[in-house]
Amino acid sequence: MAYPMNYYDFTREEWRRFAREQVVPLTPESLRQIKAFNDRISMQDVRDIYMPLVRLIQAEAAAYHERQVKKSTFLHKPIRHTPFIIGIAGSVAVGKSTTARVLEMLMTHLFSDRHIQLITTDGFLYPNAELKERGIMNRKGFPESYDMGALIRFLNDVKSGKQVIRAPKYSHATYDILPHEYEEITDPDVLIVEGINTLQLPSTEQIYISDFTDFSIYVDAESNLIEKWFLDRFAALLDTAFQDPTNYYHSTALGDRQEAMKMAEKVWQEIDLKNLTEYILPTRNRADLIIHKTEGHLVDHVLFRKY
Ligand SMILES: Nc1ncnc2c1ncn2[C@@H]1O[C@H](COP(=O)(O)OP(=O)(O)O)[C@@H](O)[C@H]1O
Ligand SMILES: CC(C)(COP(=O)(O)O)[C@@H](O)C(=O)NCCC(=O)O
Repeated sequence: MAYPMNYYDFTREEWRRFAREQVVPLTPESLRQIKAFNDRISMQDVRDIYMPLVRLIQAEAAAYHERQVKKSTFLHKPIRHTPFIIGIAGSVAVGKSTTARVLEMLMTHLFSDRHIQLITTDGFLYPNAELKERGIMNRKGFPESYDMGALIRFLNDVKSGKQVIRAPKYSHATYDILPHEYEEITDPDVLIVEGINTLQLPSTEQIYISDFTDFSIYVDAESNLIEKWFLDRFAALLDTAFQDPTNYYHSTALGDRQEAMKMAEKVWQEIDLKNLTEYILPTRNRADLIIHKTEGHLVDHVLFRKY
């Protein structure tokens, strides 16, 4: 693990000392909600890693709002409410959505007077029909498979303070964009944007997604571990979600298990690992914070950008 010199590298032991509180101020109900969402999540990680992170985000958000007020005052413009946007990047299956949900839950609980929302960039993938027409169905997740212009316009609308903004929705069950279904973003105080591409420069635009994010996180791990998590998730889904007759992988779940796992390995090697190596990992050093995970998803290092 070689990170550039402009990061503080904290071990888990060092990072946990930044926790403001000795006991996580969560109700049994909130803890139950986190466990219900992912029962393998380590509560020790919530305490040691995510709580200090939420406090850091709180400080960053306060500094952001202060800067916005100063800017408006200088420009003699009215002070507008603009959401603080957090970007979460990293490989497929590294645990981005889990990290995003934990942060969303913790912030919703701790800042009960604030409106926290979460969105994934999957919704901005082109529908399968469009990917097929462009001959890039096997490039799902690669830069050219996203409507980056639409994603940038969406983020611009969020920052402009529009009251209700619709974003398209992706389904991992149908493996496609859901026609006529949308996520509604309703003037949040904090918007978490999670997706493999949140630190990328869109090939079709002159502006980064990260130009709209105020704090960016990259979830990192060795690729052989991520492969294991990808295959474990796939194996678990064969017994659960894929059993649904409407699921994209239903016929795979009914067939031979070894064949199914061979196919998943091929998807990992030829699509998701390739994407990680060529397009996702090169964006890691743009993140404000890097969460490094080891065996069992346990966080062993947190890197925080110095400048
Ligand atoms: N902190 C964690 N503890 C235990 N399991 C986790 C953790 N984070 C992710 N996972 C598991 O790893 C797999 C990938 O996580 P997920 O959040 O779906 O990744 P991504 O959104 O990056 O594709 C899932 O099976 C998830 O349950
Ligand atoms: C939709 C995705 C590109 C996005 O991944 P995520 O942000 O959910 O980690 C990915 O889940 C995907 O479908 N990749 C294509 C190859 C595969 O089926 O894994």
